[in-house]
Amino acid sequence: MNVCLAPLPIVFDLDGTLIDSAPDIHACVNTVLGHHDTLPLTLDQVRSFIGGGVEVLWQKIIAARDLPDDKIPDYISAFMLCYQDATQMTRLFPGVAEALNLLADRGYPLGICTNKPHAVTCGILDHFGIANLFGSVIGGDSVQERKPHPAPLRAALLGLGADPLNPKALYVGDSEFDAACAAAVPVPFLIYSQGYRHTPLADLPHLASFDDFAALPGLIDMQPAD
Ligand SMILES: O=C(O)COP(=O)(O)O
Ligand SMILES: [Mg+2]
Repeated sequence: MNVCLAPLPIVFDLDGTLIDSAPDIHACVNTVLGHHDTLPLTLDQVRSFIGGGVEVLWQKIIAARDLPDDKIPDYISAFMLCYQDATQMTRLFPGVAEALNLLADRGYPLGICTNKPHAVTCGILDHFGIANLFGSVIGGDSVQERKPHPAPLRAALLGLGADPLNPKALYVGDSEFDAACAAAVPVPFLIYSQGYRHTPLADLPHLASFDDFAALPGLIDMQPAD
């Protein structure tokens, strides 16, 4: 008798995992700060503020620059105007397109769970010609909560046909937000070590880490199927 094992759904984070978006985010942050006569931030500073979504990004910016927090909605609107199609400096990390295509060819259902707003996320996936690989795309404004809350990852898993309360799946991300979100669902977490995390790898719960997307399909194939 043949037992058919379905490949596990795999959900990916976006910023710091599939794409290096920090240069475009940095440029738009400094455009907005310049309009408010505020000194620019460095690329390293802005990179270290990415992962929690746009509101968290601007909370960290106003804390770093001692700006009035009642202006956050204005800063965010100006930022989103600049960032809505800002892909000029954004790149896929090396090997991402090849790894995603390989996994899709092997039948893995693929999804995205990012704290980046949904419309911008879809624009970026289109820009890189990878939107068609994902059966489910959840952004920071798709459900009420954001990572590290488990709800957005559960929504992404539901979109791939997994049971959101008892999922047999994997989450692939780069940050503290992703590790905590995966643990809250819970699903095993694979961490890309070249992203925007600040915490040492050993201090974040994860099943395995990888520093090169060429290694990811092999790592995933090692996991027991559903
Ligand atoms: O902070 C953001 O805008 C989104 O970051 P994420 O794709 O790593 O969730
Ligand atoms: Mg990330």
